[in-house]
Amino acid sequence: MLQSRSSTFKMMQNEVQADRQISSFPKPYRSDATPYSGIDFDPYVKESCCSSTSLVAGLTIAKVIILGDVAVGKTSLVNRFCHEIFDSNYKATIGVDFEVEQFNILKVPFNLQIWDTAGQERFKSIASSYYRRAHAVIITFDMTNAISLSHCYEWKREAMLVNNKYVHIFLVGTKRDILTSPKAFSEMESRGMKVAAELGAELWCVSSRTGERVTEMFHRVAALTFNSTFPRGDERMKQVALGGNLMPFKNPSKMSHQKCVSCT
Ligand SMILES: Nc1nc2c(ncn2[C@@H]2O[C@H](COP(=O)(O)OP(=O)(O)OP(=O)(O)O)[C@@H](O)[C@H]2O)c(=O)[nH]1
Repeated sequence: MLQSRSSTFKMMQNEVQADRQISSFPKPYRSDATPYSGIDFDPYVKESCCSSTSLVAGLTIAKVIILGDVAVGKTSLVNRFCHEIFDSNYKATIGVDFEVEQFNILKVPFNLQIWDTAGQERFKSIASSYYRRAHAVIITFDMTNAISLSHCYEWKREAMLVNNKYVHIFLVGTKRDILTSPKAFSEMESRGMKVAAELGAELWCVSSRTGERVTEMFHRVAALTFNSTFPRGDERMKQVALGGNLMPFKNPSKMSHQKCVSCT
């Protein structure tokens, strides 16, 4: 039997960490380094989520893929956000890993399925088979390694071979803690901004070692994908009629899947 939305939401909110509650639209890293100019959730989305009388039927899980050269810090980014840990030892990702992180956005449960792919060439064919049907693509580069930034065009090209133009693209510079000189940081940030503009991506500069800007970046990914995938009008009614994605969402609390090379 379908529970009332308010009691269902109370249950769900209890399960979601306090820092995964998003009640206002997260800001970009820099307003001049993003193609996503909206400053708030779509009015329809806000109204649907805040109405206490209507059922919310939305996409409850969005797929995010993280790409980039070997050892730029993809796994560290995921580990910092999902587990609040950082390991200075390098362990190569074999194929892909994934994590599922639960959010409440405008009090509606929403999940990010975050796919961490291998940067090593020998695992590329396995990893690339997981690129399809993404809602967001996070292309990473190491802020201390300009070559890794120049390779981001190729990472985007590969992601777009199997995704449509509506996917959100983020360009994320990692290891900002190593660039202790403000001049070196600002030079790399400017180069990142130029590449982000050419890729049609939103730029972030983060550190998994210190955690700087990591949570903010993933909140932005969650909010933008939630906002854009929320069904509107007829589409929403069609989902209700088909019984698809009706609340309550049945996903178990937190899941992870280590070093998987054989599932989709
Ligand atoms: N100082 C510093 N080191 C970092 C940061 N992020 C990652 N590293 C280090 O960079 C190395 C590579 O990090 P990983 O996260 O394993 O890189 P990856 O991109 O997942 O590597 P592959 O899976 O093989 O492609 C490790 O030694 C990390 O500790 C950071 O923000 N700051």
